[in-house]
Amino acid sequence: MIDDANQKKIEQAVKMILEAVGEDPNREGLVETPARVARMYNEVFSSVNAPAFDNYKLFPVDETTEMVLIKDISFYSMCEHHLLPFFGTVDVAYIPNHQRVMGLSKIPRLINYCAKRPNVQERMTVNIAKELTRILDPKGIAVSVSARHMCMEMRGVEKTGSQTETSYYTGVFKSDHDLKQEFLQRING
Ligand SMILES: Nc1nc2c(ncn2[C@@H]2O[C@H](COP(=O)(O)OP(=O)(O)OP(=O)(O)O)[C@@H](O)[C@H]2O)c(=O)[nH]1
Ligand SMILES: [Zn+2]
Repeated sequence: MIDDANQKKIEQAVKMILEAVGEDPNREGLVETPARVARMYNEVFSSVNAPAFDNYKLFPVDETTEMVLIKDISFYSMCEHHLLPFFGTVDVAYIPNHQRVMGLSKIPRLINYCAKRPNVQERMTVNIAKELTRILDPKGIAVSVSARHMCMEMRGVEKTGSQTETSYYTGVFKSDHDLKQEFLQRING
């Protein structure tokens, strides 16, 4: 949550950027832009300095419960090098422990939490696994992220449609090759 004083700071900064690129921040179409951008940053950076993610519920399950896999969870984040969006999908799997699982909708919520800050894709990928470890202490986690980076598409190297893939494995997904293969087959097939 960005407080009022810092919202004002963003507004001033955006006004200065507009002036510096040669625009007139007072022309009709731009007058409200600094305040709008400040509100937008409040949304897209809402996890900066936020308290630890706690919006979840855990439910009991049988000891025999195997892989829980959620595929194609969309996310939007901001690359910390250019402050341009990168976005795509996350596939997450875990092997429950302590006979408990997490409410399903809370996993996309956790991913939103990890996404809404200046990021690099690799760190976001690891953070998703770290948060799940803290909450569930599962026997293993697999996270796979596929994303398009606007800083590589609309500027710079200009490679439209290129996908960046990152992954991170813990516990049994690291030690059990067959389990990792099953995860990869299920997300790719
Ligand atoms: N590893 C990683 N790199 C990223 C990510 N997002 C952006 N980058 C890269 O960060 C790098 C920043 O490099 P610089 O040379 O400082 O910036 P630049 O001059 O704008 O580089 P170009 O994008 O090549 O024009 C670029 O190579 C980007 O592609 C990310 O999530 N992970
Ligand atoms: Zn970038």
